[in-house]
Amino acid sequence: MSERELRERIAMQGQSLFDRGLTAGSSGNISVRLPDGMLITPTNSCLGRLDPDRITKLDNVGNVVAGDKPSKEAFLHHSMYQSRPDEQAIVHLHSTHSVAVSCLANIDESNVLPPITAYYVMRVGTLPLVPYYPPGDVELAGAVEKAAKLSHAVLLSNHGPVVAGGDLDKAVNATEELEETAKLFLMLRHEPTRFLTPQQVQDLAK
Ligand SMILES: O=C(CO)COP(=O)(O)O
Repeated sequence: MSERELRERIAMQGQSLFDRGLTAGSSGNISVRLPDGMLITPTNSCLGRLDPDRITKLDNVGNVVAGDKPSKEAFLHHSMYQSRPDEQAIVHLHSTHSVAVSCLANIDESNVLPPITAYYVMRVGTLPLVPYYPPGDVELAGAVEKAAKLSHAVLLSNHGPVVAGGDLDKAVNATEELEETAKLFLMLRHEPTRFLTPQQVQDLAK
Protein backbone atom coordinates (compact mmCIF):
# COMPACT_ATOMS: atom_id res chain seq x y z
CA MET A 1 0.00 0.00 0.00
CA SER A 2 1.25 3.51 -0.78
CA GLU A 3 1.70 6.06 2.03
CA ARG A 4 -1.37 7.89 0.67
CA GLU A 5 -3.49 4.73 0.90
CA LEU A 6 -2.20 4.03 4.43
CA ARG A 7 -3.17 7.56 5.53
CA GLU A 8 -6.68 7.06 4.14
CA ARG A 9 -6.93 3.62 5.74
CA ILE A 10 -6.00 5.02 9.19
CA ALA A 11 -8.69 7.73 8.82
CA MET A 12 -11.28 5.17 7.66
CA GLN A 13 -10.58 2.75 10.52
CA GLY A 14 -10.52 5.61 13.04
CA GLN A 15 -13.95 6.74 11.88
CA SER A 16 -15.31 3.19 11.97
CA LEU A 17 -14.09 2.68 15.57
CA PHE A 18 -15.48 6.07 16.61
CA ASP A 19 -18.86 5.57 14.92
CA ARG A 20 -19.33 2.29 16.81
CA GLY A 21 -18.47 3.79 20.19
CA LEU A 22 -15.13 2.04 20.59
CA THR A 23 -13.25 5.29 21.11
CA ALA A 24 -14.63 8.50 22.59
CA GLY A 25 -13.61 12.16 22.49
CA SER A 26 -9.95 12.51 21.59
CA SER A 27 -8.82 9.26 23.21
CA GLY A 28 -6.85 6.55 21.44
CA ASN A 29 -4.23 6.54 18.74
CA ILE A 30 -3.33 4.48 15.65
CA SER A 31 -0.01 3.95 13.87
CA VAL A 32 1.31 2.10 10.83
CA ARG A 33 4.95 1.16 10.36
CA LEU A 34 6.77 2.56 7.31
CA PRO A 35 10.13 1.41 5.92
CA ASP A 36 11.63 4.71 7.17
CA GLY A 37 9.54 5.40 10.30
CA MET A 38 5.81 5.43 11.03
CA LEU A 39 2.52 7.22 10.44
CA ILE A 40 0.72 8.06 13.70
CA THR A 41 -2.41 9.99 14.57
CA PRO A 42 -1.83 13.55 15.87
CA THR A 43 -2.16 14.30 19.60
CA ASN A 44 -5.60 15.42 20.79
CA SER A 45 -7.25 14.33 17.55
CA CYS A 46 -10.64 12.62 17.43
CA LEU A 47 -10.19 9.28 15.66
CA GLY A 48 -13.61 9.80 14.08
CA ARG A 49 -12.56 12.96 12.25
CA LEU A 50 -8.98 12.44 11.05
CA ASP A 51 -7.67 14.41 8.08
CA PRO A 52 -5.39 11.97 6.18
CA ASP A 53 -3.06 14.83 5.19
CA ARG A 54 -2.49 15.90 8.82
CA ILE A 55 -1.62 12.42 10.15
CA THR A 56 1.95 12.67 11.46
CA LYS A 57 4.90 11.02 9.75
CA LEU A 58 7.86 10.28 12.04
CA ASP A 59 11.30 9.10 10.94
CA ASN A 60 13.01 6.15 12.63
CA VAL A 61 14.35 8.29 15.50
CA GLY A 62 11.07 10.09 16.17
CA ASN A 63 11.56 13.37 14.27
CA VAL A 64 8.40 14.81 12.70
CA VAL A 65 8.73 14.66 8.90
CA ALA A 66 5.17 15.71 8.00
CA GLY A 67 1.77 16.43 9.54
CA ASP A 68 0.66 17.69 12.96
CA LYS A 69 2.23 17.19 16.43
CA PRO A 70 2.29 13.41 17.07
CA SER A 71 0.36 11.44 19.67
CA LYS A 72 1.94 11.59 23.12
CA GLU A 73 2.08 7.77 22.88
CA ALA A 74 4.48 7.81 19.90
CA PHE A 75 7.26 6.45 22.19
CA LEU A 76 4.97 3.62 23.25
CA HIS A 77 4.19 2.72 19.61
CA HIS A 78 7.92 2.88 18.80
CA SER A 79 8.71 0.56 21.75
CA MET A 80 6.07 -1.94 20.66
CA TYR A 81 7.47 -2.02 17.09
CA GLN A 82 10.94 -2.62 18.59
CA SER A 83 9.63 -5.65 20.50
CA ARG A 84 7.49 -6.98 17.65
CA PRO A 85 9.53 -6.68 14.43
CA ASP A 86 6.90 -8.49 12.33
CA GLU A 87 3.95 -6.27 13.28
CA GLN A 88 3.00 -3.46 10.92
CA ALA A 89 0.26 -1.52 12.74
CA ILE A 90 -0.81 -0.64 16.30
CA VAL A 91 -4.17 0.40 17.77
CA HIS A 92 -4.54 1.91 21.25
CA LEU A 93 -8.06 2.59 22.56
CA HIS A 94 -9.81 3.51 25.80
CA SER A 95 -12.63 1.09 24.92
CA THR A 96 -14.98 0.81 27.90
CA HIS A 97 -14.97 -2.89 28.79
CA SER A 98 -11.23 -3.34 28.30
CA VAL A 99 -10.60 -0.30 30.51
CA ALA A 100 -12.97 -1.72 33.15
CA VAL A 101 -11.01 -4.99 33.19
CA SER A 102 -7.73 -3.02 33.39
CA CYS A 103 -8.96 -1.54 36.72
CA LEU A 104 -9.91 -4.84 38.42
CA ALA A 105 -8.06 -6.04 41.49
CA ASN A 106 -7.23 -9.75 41.80
CA ILE A 107 -6.62 -10.56 38.17
CA ASP A 108 -3.87 -12.68 36.66
CA GLU A 109 -1.41 -9.96 35.61
CA SER A 110 0.54 -12.33 33.35
CA ASN A 111 -2.60 -13.06 31.29
CA VAL A 112 -5.63 -10.97 32.20
CA LEU A 113 -8.44 -12.73 30.31
CA PRO A 114 -9.19 -16.47 30.38
CA PRO A 115 -9.76 -18.42 27.13
CA ILE A 116 -13.51 -17.75 26.87
CA THR A 117 -13.90 -18.35 23.13
CA ALA A 118 -11.85 -19.84 20.30
CA TYR A 119 -11.83 -16.53 18.41
CA TYR A 120 -10.34 -14.70 21.38
CA VAL A 121 -7.59 -17.30 21.61
CA MET A 122 -6.97 -17.05 17.85
CA ARG A 123 -6.99 -13.23 17.57
CA VAL A 124 -5.46 -12.22 20.92
CA GLY A 125 -4.17 -15.24 22.85
CA THR A 126 -2.17 -13.86 25.77
CA LEU A 127 -2.84 -10.47 27.41
CA PRO A 128 -0.23 -9.26 29.94
CA LEU A 129 -1.13 -6.35 32.23
CA VAL A 130 1.30 -3.40 32.07
CA PRO A 131 1.78 -1.58 35.43
CA TYR A 132 0.28 1.91 35.69
CA TYR A 133 2.24 4.94 34.45
CA PRO A 134 0.69 8.22 33.27
CA PRO A 135 -0.23 8.52 29.55
CA GLY A 136 2.77 9.55 27.46
CA ASP A 137 5.27 8.65 30.22
CA VAL A 138 8.53 7.29 28.85
CA GLU A 139 8.43 4.59 31.58
CA LEU A 140 5.09 3.44 30.18
CA ALA A 141 6.81 2.94 26.81
CA GLY A 142 9.55 0.90 28.55
CA ALA A 143 7.03 -1.29 30.35
CA VAL A 144 5.15 -1.90 27.09
CA GLU A 145 8.37 -2.87 25.32
CA LYS A 146 8.92 -5.54 27.99
CA ALA A 147 5.32 -6.86 28.02
CA ALA A 148 5.10 -6.88 24.20
CA LYS A 149 7.86 -9.49 24.09
CA LEU A 150 5.23 -11.89 25.53
CA SER A 151 2.30 -10.92 23.28
CA HIS A 152 1.18 -8.64 20.44
CA ALA A 153 -1.65 -7.45 22.73
CA VAL A 154 -1.11 -5.80 26.13
CA LEU A 155 -3.45 -4.08 28.59
CA LEU A 156 -2.32 -0.85 30.28
CA SER A 157 -3.42 -0.72 33.92
CA ASN A 158 -6.27 1.79 34.49
CA HIS A 159 -5.89 2.94 30.89
CA GLY A 160 -6.67 0.56 27.98
CA PRO A 161 -5.49 -1.94 25.36
CA VAL A 162 -2.57 -1.67 22.92
CA VAL A 163 -2.73 -4.20 20.09
CA ALA A 164 -0.30 -4.77 17.20
CA GLY A 165 -1.11 -6.63 13.98
CA GLY A 166 0.43 -7.76 10.70
CA ASP A 167 -1.56 -4.96 9.04
CA LEU A 168 -3.98 -2.29 10.23
CA ASP A 169 -7.12 -4.37 9.65
CA LYS A 170 -5.68 -7.24 11.70
CA ALA A 171 -4.74 -4.87 14.56
CA VAL A 172 -8.26 -3.37 14.53
CA ASN A 173 -9.95 -6.79 14.42
CA ALA A 174 -7.87 -8.09 17.34
CA THR A 175 -8.63 -4.95 19.37
CA GLU A 176 -12.37 -5.45 18.77
CA GLU A 177 -12.13 -9.14 19.71
CA LEU A 178 -10.40 -8.10 22.93
CA GLU A 179 -13.10 -5.52 23.71
CA GLU A 180 -15.92 -8.05 23.12
CA THR A 181 -14.15 -10.63 25.27
CA ALA A 182 -13.64 -8.09 28.06
CA LYS A 183 -17.40 -7.49 27.92
CA LEU A 184 -18.12 -11.24 28.13
CA PHE A 185 -15.65 -11.61 30.99
CA LEU A 186 -17.45 -8.92 33.00
CA MET A 187 -20.81 -10.60 32.28
CA LEU A 188 -19.49 -13.99 33.41
CA ARG A 189 -17.31 -12.86 36.29
CA HIS A 190 -19.66 -13.98 39.06
CA GLU A 191 -21.08 -17.03 37.26
CA PRO A 192 -19.63 -20.55 37.34
CA THR A 193 -18.02 -20.66 33.89
CA ARG A 194 -16.53 -23.28 31.56
CA PHE A 195 -13.45 -21.88 29.80
CA LEU A 196 -11.62 -23.62 26.96
CA THR A 197 -9.40 -26.37 28.36
CA PRO A 198 -5.59 -26.15 27.96
CA GLN A 199 -5.90 -28.92 25.33
CA GLN A 200 -8.57 -27.00 23.40
CA VAL A 201 -6.37 -23.88 23.48
CA GLN A 202 -3.37 -25.89 22.29
CA ASP A 203 -5.38 -27.42 19.42
CA LEU A 204 -6.17 -23.93 18.10
CA ALA A 205 -2.45 -23.30 17.55
CA LYS A 206 -2.23 -26.17 15.02
O1 LIG B 1 -5.21 7.88 24.25
C1 LIG B 1 -4.46 8.78 24.47
C2 LIG B 1 -3.42 8.70 25.52
O2 LIG B 1 -3.30 7.40 25.99
C3 LIG B 1 -4.56 10.02 23.65
O3 LIG B 1 -3.33 10.68 23.53
P1 LIG B 1 -3.00 11.45 22.20
O4 LIG B 1 -4.17 12.39 21.91
O5 LIG B 1 -1.72 12.21 22.46
O6 LIG B 1 -2.87 10.42 21.09
